[in-house]
Amino acid sequence: MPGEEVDAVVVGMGPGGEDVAGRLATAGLNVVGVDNLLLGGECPYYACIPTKMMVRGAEVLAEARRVPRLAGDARVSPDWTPVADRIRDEATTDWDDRAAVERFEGTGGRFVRGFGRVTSPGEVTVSTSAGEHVFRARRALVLNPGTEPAVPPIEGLSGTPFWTNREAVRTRTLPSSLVVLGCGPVGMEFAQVFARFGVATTAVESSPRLLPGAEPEASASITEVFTGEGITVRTGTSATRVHHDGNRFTLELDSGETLTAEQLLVTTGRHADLAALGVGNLGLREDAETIDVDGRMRAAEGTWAVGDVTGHGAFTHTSIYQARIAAADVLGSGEETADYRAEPAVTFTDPEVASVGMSESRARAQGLPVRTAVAAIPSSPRGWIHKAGNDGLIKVVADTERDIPVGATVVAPLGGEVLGALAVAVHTQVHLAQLRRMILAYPTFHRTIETVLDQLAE
Ligand SMILES: Cc1cc2nc3c(=O)[nH]c(=O)nc-3n(C[C@H](O)[C@H](O)[C@H](O)COP(=O)(O)OP(=O)(O)OC[C@H]3O[C@@H](n4cnc5c(N)ncnc54)[C@H](O)[C@@H]3O)c2cc1C
Ligand SMILES: NC(=O)c1ccc[n+]([C@@H]2O[C@H](COP(=O)([O-])OP(=O)(O)OC[C@H]3O[C@@H](n4cnc5c(N)ncnc54)[C@H](O)[C@@H]3O)[C@@H](O)[C@H]2O)c1
Repeated sequence: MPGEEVDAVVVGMGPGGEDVAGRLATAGLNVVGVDNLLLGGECPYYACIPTKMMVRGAEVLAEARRVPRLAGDARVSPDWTPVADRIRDEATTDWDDRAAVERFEGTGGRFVRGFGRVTSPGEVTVSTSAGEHVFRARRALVLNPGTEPAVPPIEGLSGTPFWTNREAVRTRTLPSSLVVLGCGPVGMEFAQVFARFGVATTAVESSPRLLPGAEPEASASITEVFTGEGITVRTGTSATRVHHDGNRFTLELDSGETLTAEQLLVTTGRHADLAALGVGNLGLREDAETIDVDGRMRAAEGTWAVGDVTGHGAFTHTSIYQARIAAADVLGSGEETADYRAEPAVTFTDPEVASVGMSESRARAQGLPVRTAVAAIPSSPRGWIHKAGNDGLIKVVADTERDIPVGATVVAPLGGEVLGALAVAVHTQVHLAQLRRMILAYPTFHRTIETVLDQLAE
């Protein structure tokens, strides 16, 4: 098929793809950005931004409910409409990406809406509503396909009107009851939001604890908050069968319990379809879950990959970080290679569960000489003053030989902000002795870091 030669083709315009494409176009390259859905990807339309608007709504409800313990009386009547309106009008412009397309075109790039398939090295065949179009990339093919919700093979599930994150973000009405299946970051954020808006919520997680990727202390702390807020928690179990009778879902759990709810939200992880993307035509494995990249995001000759598909943590900040490195490599203008030692992660529950660097178990598995310390937020001066909603802790994982922090977890109000100080410390490998000499403002949440550092020195 005759094709069109361009400098670069970016397949998938999630946060990373959009960033690379914009950088290359700004540098004067002839760039085609391809996305079958919306320019911007999952984050602005179905993930980070709309879910954080939900979280914000839920958070003000929770604060208002704390008024009787601290400041008088308040009656709280949750209403989903302002949240749904904000998501439709402010976050997603009714799931319309015109502004993003104009922004990209403003850099000199060209956007093609369609599904891109790699048909040979450097060549992408795009299926659009107007037919197929072939592009050949002279300098760079960049892959940023992101991920789709993964749906587990549970008997009866497929064909039922269950939600994934996409339906949950688009909903304008709330069910009276909800089962959240899968309690990683996505499930946790949704479960607490919907529960705080009055939905009778059950959180089901197959691992022995909620948020299994977090430190065990963090899981324990957030589980206590969830149960305290009336969320029913079931861990170490999953559904063996799902049934929908036209009105309600019934889930049979392998523990023998049966759950019923008006809605089911499946948040059991994500999946990338590399066969559909055609990466076999680059000599890459199509049955893999991720595309292996080197420190400059090179995946194959003339091909770079960025974002969730690289398997280096599924976060918008990582996708954009990788995009900067990939673009510099394509342009031959950068020496930077990716360094994930201080990659941060924040799950926006209340309290937020934030982490950076290595968990204790990972540091031990790597054979590091490890020492850890944990301090509780409620017994810190700020936590004690804060009172209602003061749950949480700070944990630091130290490499005793190098005397540096290699990982940290913060569970606290605005824990993601508190994490900042520890993220800098892990990133710069500052000595613990040096950190102990810092003056930390009194009475802040981050001052609890001092208590942890003192314990590490004992
Ligand atoms: C509910 C939820 C909440 C989240 N909250 C946060 C958060 O608070 N903070 C955070 O950092 N991360 C969060 N994440 C993760 C975040 O959304 C992703 O890490 C982020 O979107 C980066 O993904 P990406 O760049 O790999 O591409 P994506 O955003 O996944 O976009 C990829 C794009 O490529 C398109 N595409 C795929 N294949 C093709 C093809 N063959 N041809 C054409 N187009 C294609 C897709 O349609 C999509 O538009 C959240 C995720 C979810 C699900
Ligand atoms: N705030 C953020 O930065 C943020 C928010 C959401 C998601 N993300 C990222 O997006 C990615 C996807 O998150 P996610 O939560 O969808 O996936 P995940 O893989 O992190 O969590 C899925 C959870 O579902 C459980 N599970 C799997 N199958 C199950 C089953 N059949 N029954 C019950 N439980 C089951 C798993 O044990 C796991 O805990 C993650 O890498 C996450 O870090 C980031």
